[in-house]
Amino acid sequence: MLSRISEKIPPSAGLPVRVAALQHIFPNGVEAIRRVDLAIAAGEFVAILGPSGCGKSTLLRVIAGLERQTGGDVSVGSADDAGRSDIAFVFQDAHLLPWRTVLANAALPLELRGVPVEQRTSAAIAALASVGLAGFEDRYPAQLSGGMKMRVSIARALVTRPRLLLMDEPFAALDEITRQKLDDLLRKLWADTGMTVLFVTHSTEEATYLASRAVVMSRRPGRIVLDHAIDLPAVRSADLRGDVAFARHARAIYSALERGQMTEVA
Ligand SMILES: Nc1ncnc2c1ncn2[C@@H]1O[C@H](COP(=O)(O)OP(=O)(O)OP(=O)(O)O)[C@@H](O)[C@H]1O
Repeated sequence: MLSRISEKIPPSAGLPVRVAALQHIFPNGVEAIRRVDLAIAAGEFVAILGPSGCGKSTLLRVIAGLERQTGGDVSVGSADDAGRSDIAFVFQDAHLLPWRTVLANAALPLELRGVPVEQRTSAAIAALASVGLAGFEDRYPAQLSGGMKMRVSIARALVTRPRLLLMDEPFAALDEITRQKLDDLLRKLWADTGMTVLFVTHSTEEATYLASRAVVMSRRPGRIVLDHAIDLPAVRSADLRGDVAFARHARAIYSALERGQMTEVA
């Protein structure tokens, strides 16, 4: 039965994201974000970088609708689009439920939406196959490596066929080889689905390898100090990391990070 299931999940058109004059001040007075403008086209892969505490997670949370901004506007999709239910979030910690199998973890978002068991099971099997976990459906999280747990977390995000995928330092805790494998997987999933991806990372290399555009924020309150197109070939492989053009993009991002660290709060 498993062999008949496609390793590709069906395409989903990406959602555009528009952020205008965004400001966010927490109730305790911490100003996390100040006047951020960002227009992201449908299907873009955007890396977001910046010093610790500059407001990257807050920006993602506001875009996801998990946090209500104190100023400015945020819109996801056009007026005709379904909107927030098409958004999925992946965090650094895979957050799997230890008492559930891999399959039951991956199917959870559909279960919560009341999707019938047969339908959610086949969707979860396909999502797991798309992240290279066919055959691991009956395992439990404790039986998996860190990289495999992250694959389950990505499958659980993909099972709803999101049109916007928000990722907050998802691979930061993994070893370098696992991380690079997951980078390649993510590029493939992005190419296969057409979804929009916003990916927070501290790694200039990872941002350069993954994204079509890098946005660098200053230290808190976060503002954008660089919005940089990464015009590297669409098909990326490990060799690219040694390329001169790759180093040039990574250097531009690194310089902006340095500038952002030094930026004084006006
Ligand atoms: N609920 C909250 N209440 C008050 N302050 C908060 C809250 N959440 C975050 N902050 C503060 O807002 C600022 C931005 O936090 P945020 O988590 O968005 O930064 P970040 O850029 O994602 O950091 P890191 O790279 O360390 O993950 C930080 O100074 C943080 O301490």
